[in-house]
Amino acid sequence: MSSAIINGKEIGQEIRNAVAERVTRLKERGLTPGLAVVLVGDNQASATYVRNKQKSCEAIGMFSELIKLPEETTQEELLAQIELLNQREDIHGILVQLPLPKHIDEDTVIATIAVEKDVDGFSPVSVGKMMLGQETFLPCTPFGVMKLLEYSGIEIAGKHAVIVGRSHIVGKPMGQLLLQKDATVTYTHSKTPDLPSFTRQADILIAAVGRANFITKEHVKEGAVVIDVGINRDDNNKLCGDVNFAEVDGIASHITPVPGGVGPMTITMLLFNTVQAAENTLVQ
Ligand SMILES: Nc1nc(=O)c2c([nH]1)NC[C@@H]1CN(c3ccc(C(=O)N[C@@H](CCC(=O)O)C(=O)O)cc3)C=[N+]21
Repeated sequence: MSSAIINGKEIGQEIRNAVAERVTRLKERGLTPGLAVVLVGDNQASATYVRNKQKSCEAIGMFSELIKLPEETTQEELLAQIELLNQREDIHGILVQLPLPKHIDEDTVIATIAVEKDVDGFSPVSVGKMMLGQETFLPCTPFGVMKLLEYSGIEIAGKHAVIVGRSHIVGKPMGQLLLQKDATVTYTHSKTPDLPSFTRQADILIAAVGRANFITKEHVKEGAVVIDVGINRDDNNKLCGDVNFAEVDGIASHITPVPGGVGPMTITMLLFNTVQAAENTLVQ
């Protein structure tokens, strides 16, 4: 009996349709939501993701502008660009594509984005508010995972959620969002001894490690929900997740595929946050 597939493309499209409705309403009131994407340098993967984000914006009637800067852009030049975007009335969301070149400090850059335009939800104020359960932009990937669980009718309250990986933008906020839905949360990472003894306790297992096929059958309890956040390339340069899908299929009750799982949800929730940022400018 194979695992039920949690289809991020389908669920993502359903949410994008609802966001498109909100864009139409705003345009009737003379407001077109605008997203600025800042890309520094010529990292190929980033260029693909950025193109994807722009296409998705335009597909639902939003305005998106790409600010492409050369690799050797100084930190001061980038900060000045962000300050300009902070002031622009036609820009409601600002995303600075990560990673940035090594000579630029990411924390300083992220903290410079106006909190009301921080649609990535990465800035200290957004993260602080998220920790306190206050109204803020939630980071798109963990937010997208929560929507996948919600739309799939997966019970969270009282369940044991185990997160593998503790990055600022996925692992750490992921645990907070699950905690806020009354899960019991265990964080695991590269220093966790005997990892399978923890992951096998998971009713909901979140793989956010960044290593291809890292999660195998001995990591997964029969009937667990497995969410694969990984975006890796295997030996034939094919996109794959952190989970060895073939091994886990049939053990997990539900599983998200890569591609077609969490990835499309990341973009979907970016659109969701951007339309929210535009609506917020109307409520005064
Ligand atoms: N400031 C910032 N915000 C981000 O949200 C951000 C970032 N920087 N840097 C890079 C990561 C990566 N990321 C992805 C978004 C969509 C897919 C996605 O749509 N993946 C498709 C496949 C796409 C393909 O075919 O390559 C899928 O999984 O089905 C993947 C990865 C956002 N990121």
